[in-house]
This record gives sequence, C-alpha cells and structure tokens, in this order.
Amino acid sequence: MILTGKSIEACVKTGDIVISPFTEGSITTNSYDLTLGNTFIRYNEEIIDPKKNNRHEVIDCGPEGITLGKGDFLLAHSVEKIGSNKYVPIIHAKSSIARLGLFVHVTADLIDIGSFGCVTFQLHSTLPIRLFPGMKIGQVTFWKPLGDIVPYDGKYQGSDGPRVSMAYVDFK
Ligand SMILES: O=c1ccn([C@H]2C[C@H](O)[C@@H](COP(=O)(O)OP(=O)(O)OP(=O)(O)O)O2)c(=O)[nH]1
Repeated sequence: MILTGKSIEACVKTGDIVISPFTEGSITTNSYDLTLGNTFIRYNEEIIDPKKNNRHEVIDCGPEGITLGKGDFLLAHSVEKIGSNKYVPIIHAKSSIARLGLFVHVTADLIDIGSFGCVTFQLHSTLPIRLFPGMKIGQVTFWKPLGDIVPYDGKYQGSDGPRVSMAYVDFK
C-alpha cells in the first residue's frame, strides 16, 4: 500500500517518517518532492572496477549550476535527509525531469527501512542538460511493508551527501 500525500504529512508529524527539511509545498498526491543538493561526484577512471574504491572528484557547485554532457554520469544527492523505521521509501524521477531525458537513478530505487540520510542520486543524462542546486529533481514514495522488520544497518547509513559505491566491501 502506498501512502498518500496527506498520510506522509501526518507521519512526518508523528515521527514515523523523517523528511528534513520538510515543507508542506513539496507534498504531492502520493509522494514528496526531493531537491538537488550542491555536491556532485564524478568518477575519474577509464574502467570502473567494483573491487576497488574508484578514483573520483568531488564538485561543489554554486547557483550557476552544473552542465552534464550527453551520456554523462554523476553522483548527486538530495538536500533532504529522509528515512523511516516503519515504511519503505522508493525514489523516482519527477516526470518533468524525466521528460528532459534525465535519469535520477540508474536502476537503484529502493531505500531500506531504517536507512536515514541524504539520497544519493545516480544522474545519467541522455541529452546535454544544465542542473541547478535546489531544483526539484525527484520524489520519494512510502510503502507499507508486510512482515517483520529488520532495520537497515548497511554501508550507506547516515549519508550527508553523495556517496561513491562501496561495492568493494562486498568482495572482502
Ligand atoms: O538510489 C539510491 C538507492 C539507495 N540509496 C541508499 C539507501 C539505501 O538504504 C542504501 C543501500 O541501498 P542498497 O541496499 O540497495 O545497496 P547495497 O549495495 O545493497 O548496500 P548495503 O550492503 O549497505 O545494503 O543506499 C541511495 O542513497 N540511493
């Protein structure tokens, strides 16, 4: 079952859902809009190797924004820290952004119950595009789970910005 916008708002008030900062204006019919932070990460490797911590640069951008070329891939983050010990968050693009040819995640849309922090977006542009910190870029929905809950205790807990892949940990 998906929570409606009104339910999301009520759960933020009771603390069953964390969205910080929270503004009523970002509630939609059945989601909450997420905004783009100002830190980005670009990998600097010719070939990405999941067994290692791949070289990358961190880019802080101002109000002038950042340009992604066609086919570019950058990690980015939501301004909002989100999470819930009760519901399953799932992230999505906003349709208006998808209509500009931008993926906000590259197939990873699931947030674990008990995972709290900024969402790392995996931006993939199919067309050249300029992005601006603070713009509405994605949305998060909340789903009622079935069964016992084991809260997330993984490697991306408490993210306060974009986080590079730590897939290498899984090889150890
Ligand atoms: O697009 C996404 C997807 C997930 N997450 C965060 C929230 C999620 O709870 C956490 C871990 O996601 P997942 O379990 O899919 O990744 P993993 O590679 O299995 O990591 P872990 O071993 O920590 O579970 O990463 C994001 O920030 N962005």
